[in-house]
Formats: sequence, C-alpha cells, structure tokens
Amino acid sequence: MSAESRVDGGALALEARNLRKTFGADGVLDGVDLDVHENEVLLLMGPNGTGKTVLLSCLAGGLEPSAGEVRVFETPISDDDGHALSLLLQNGASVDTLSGRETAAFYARLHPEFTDRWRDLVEEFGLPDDLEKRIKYYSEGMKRKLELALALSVDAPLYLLDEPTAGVDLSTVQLFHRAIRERVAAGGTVVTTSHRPVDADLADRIAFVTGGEVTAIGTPGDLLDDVPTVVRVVGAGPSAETLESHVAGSRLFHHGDELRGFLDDGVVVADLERAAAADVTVETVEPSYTDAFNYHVHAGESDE
Ligand SMILES: Nc1ncnc2c1ncn2[C@@H]1O[C@H](COP(=O)(O)OP(=O)(O)OP(=O)(O)O)[C@@H](O)[C@H]1O
Repeated sequence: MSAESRVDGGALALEARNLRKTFGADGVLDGVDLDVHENEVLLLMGPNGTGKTVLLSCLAGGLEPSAGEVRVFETPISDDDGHALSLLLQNGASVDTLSGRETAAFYARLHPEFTDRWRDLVEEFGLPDDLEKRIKYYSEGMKRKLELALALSVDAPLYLLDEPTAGVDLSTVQLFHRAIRERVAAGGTVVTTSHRPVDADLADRIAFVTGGEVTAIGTPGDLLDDVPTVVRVVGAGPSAETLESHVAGSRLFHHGDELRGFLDDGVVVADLERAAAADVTVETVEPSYTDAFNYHVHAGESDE
C-alpha cells in the first residue's frame, strides 16, 4: 500500500477528541484532536516539555485524561483488554537489576500478544552478546535497542513509541526504521515521537504539538511546502537584531553558525541585504525539517 493511500484510507486506528490533561494547576494538554489512520506512521514532534509523552500515555490508556476521549479501533481505550496496542515509554521496560534476557522474559508475562520476535530483533540491532548483562550496565543506546525489540515483539495492531531513536547512532536509526516498517508492512499502525529530523523519513504524516495542542499536521512534503521562503544569513554579527525586524515574526533562528528566518509577503532578499553589513551573506534556501519545525512550532509565538 502506498503512503498516500495509507494516509487517506478509511478506517481509524486511533481517535483523540478534545483531550485535556492537567497536573494540579498546570495544564499540559489543552484540547488535542487527533485522527490516526489504520496502517499509517504518524510522527509527533514538538518542543521539550510540551506534552508528547503525556499525550502518548493518554492515548495508550496508561494515564487518565482530565477530559476528552480516546478510541482505539472504534472502542474506548478504557474498554481495551491490552490486545490493541504496544507501548514503548522511555526506560519503561528497563529494570536495572534484571539482565536483558530476564527483561524479555518479564515483558513476555506482561503482554498477552508477546512473541519471540525479540530474538531476531536483538540480533539485527547487534545486541545478542549483551543479553546476559544487567540492564544497569547497558548504555542508553543499548537500552533503546532492547526496549524497541521488546515493544515490536508484541503482535499488536497499534504501536505507540516514545522517542525510539533517542540516543542511538545513525546506522542504528536505519535498523530501527526497517524494523518499524516491517510492522507497518504487516498491517500495523505506528504513532511515534522524535526530536530527530531523520525520523521524518519514516513518517506518512507529522503532527507538530505545541502549547498543549496539535498546531499543524500533514505529510512531510505538505508541511515543508507550507513553510514560507527560508532566508539564510551568514556572518550577521551585531546586525542580526536589525535583520530580525525584516523577517516573519521578527525572529531569526540559530542553525549551527548561521541564522535562518522566513520572508514575510512582499519582503525580498534585497531588503535584508540593504539592512545588513556589507560582509553579511543573505540568500534563500530550500526548507529543511528544522525550518519546518521552527515555522510550525514557533511561528505564532511573537503574536501572542
Ligand atoms: N506525573 C506528572 N506530574 C506532574 N507533571 C507532569 C507529570 N508528567 C509530566 N508532567 C509535566 O508535563 C509536561 C509535559 O511533559 P512530557 O514529558 O509529556 O513532555 P515531552 O513533550 O514528552 O518532552 P520531551 O520532548 O522533553 O521528552 C512537563 O511540564 C512535565 O513536567
């Protein structure tokens, strides 16, 4: 099935309606609406502390929302008997005093649909020699390998994965992508969070979560297309402040050693060049996922 038909295609694996979550006086989710289609990969991206883990936990039924509703395959999540989904939380499967193999045995008893697939996955991820080691001696990347292997070993129609690629090297990211795609090829649906642009390669759609809401959602291509003309500034130095008054939202974003911003309608590169010192380079560039993140997550902030 093509990515496009998966995204547009009929049935919903997951629906969240007006989901709210507060901790005491602190509001985290402020009315999240989300539809996840069967057999798609939805990537949630957003700033640190914005509520992606809280959202995943509410979607999984592990955390009670303060208001709103979650339905998994048309059934309220509270009625699910544990068969509908597999959840990977950060460090959720790790018990320091157990070995990797004991952790797998422990996990097998927890989930009714657990399979032996983890044996192949730990092999693919290059972990088999570490299975007798205690988890407390695992590096962060090793823990992620074991935890993802365990989460994908569950034969569930829906996988909710919190930052599976955090702290793993780039080759391992590709192995993780392959393992996740195998579950999708087998009919699975995936909702995953990440801060890594490379994970956009995996996504049929990306949802940007910020300020307790989904502020933009679409295919990676559509979200890149929505980004206004990106302007790249090198060597701005003290003129950065002056240049900021010429870009959308009066804000330039650090991008390594350079700055990037978005051109407002009617503003052209020559306007910035005139405002900059003579040795400053100003040019337009194709938007990257980091630009898309800055635009969809931060664009409205200066208007608040
Ligand atoms: N059990 C809890 N009690 C009180 N506050 C909580 C609880 N769990 C999460 N929070 C708060 O909810 C907010 C969102 O946290 P969450 O972990 O969902 O963010 P996140 O978007 O996943 O962040 P990151 O990208 O850094 O992992 C934070 O302010 C956090 O302190």
